[in-house]
Amino acid sequence: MEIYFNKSLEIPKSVIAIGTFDGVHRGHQTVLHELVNMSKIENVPSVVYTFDPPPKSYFQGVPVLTTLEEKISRIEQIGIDHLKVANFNEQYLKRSVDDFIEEIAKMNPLNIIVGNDFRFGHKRAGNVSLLSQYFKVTIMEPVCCKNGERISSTRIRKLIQEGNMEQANLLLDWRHKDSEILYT
Ligand SMILES: Cc1cc2nc3c(=O)[nH]c(=O)nc-3n(C[C@H](O)[C@H](O)[C@H](O)COP(=O)(O)O)c2cc1C
Ligand SMILES: Nc1ncnc2c1ncn2[C@@H]1O[C@H](COP(=O)(O)OP(=O)(O)OP(=O)(O)O)[C@@H](O)[C@H]1O
Repeated sequence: MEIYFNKSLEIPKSVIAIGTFDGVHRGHQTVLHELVNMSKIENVPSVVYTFDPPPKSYFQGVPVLTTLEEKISRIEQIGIDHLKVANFNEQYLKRSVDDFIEEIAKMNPLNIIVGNDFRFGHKRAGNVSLLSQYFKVTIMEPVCCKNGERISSTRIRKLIQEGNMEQANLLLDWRHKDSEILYT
């Protein structure tokens, strides 16, 4: 996997997933496997565009689930071709909507996977509807546990805060591939 720290990536075709991916939990893994599938079907490279530190850590100081190193390692194991890591700092967050769209356009994406609440650009000015005016955008179905709750980094952080490491690990840890069956 090629990693680009704060460098823009110019390629003739791609499929891209954009997001924080803190923890690379089961929901994220499903998204990333789908990205690899898309890339094989289209025969174009897969690109993950992520942020370090996670914007929620930058703004609200929430604890990080995985170090950048661990996040990179997990994303690489899924078989992603290119990883862009944007250093989320004061300078980056001031970038405009147009500036971000221009950067993405340099990768010529056939499809972009984002969350339905994805925001981009200074003061969160851009949303999925705006992004869809420029690119084909796909929103994945939520991956949930048996009890119907959507898996999220926020939820895993809460489980850890409550001292529920076992259940947090079930949602995070790759060694528990079928363990959602145990989660009630
Ligand atoms: C170019 C750019 C600028 C951003 N500027 C801001 C900002 O000014 N304020 C803010 O709260 N979030 C900002 N964000 C962060 C987004 O709101 C969001 O947290 C980020 O895109 C991660 O998406 P995710 O929640 O789907 O993982 C920016 C994101 C991008 C890509
Ligand atoms: N449970 C899930 N099912 C399907 N897609 C998911 C799931 N969780 C995250 N994603 C997707 O993964 C990408 C990155 O999401 P993001 O990093 O915001 O995850 P998150 O777990 O929702 O984070 P947070 O709880 O901090 O908001 C987005 O495309 C998002 O829609």
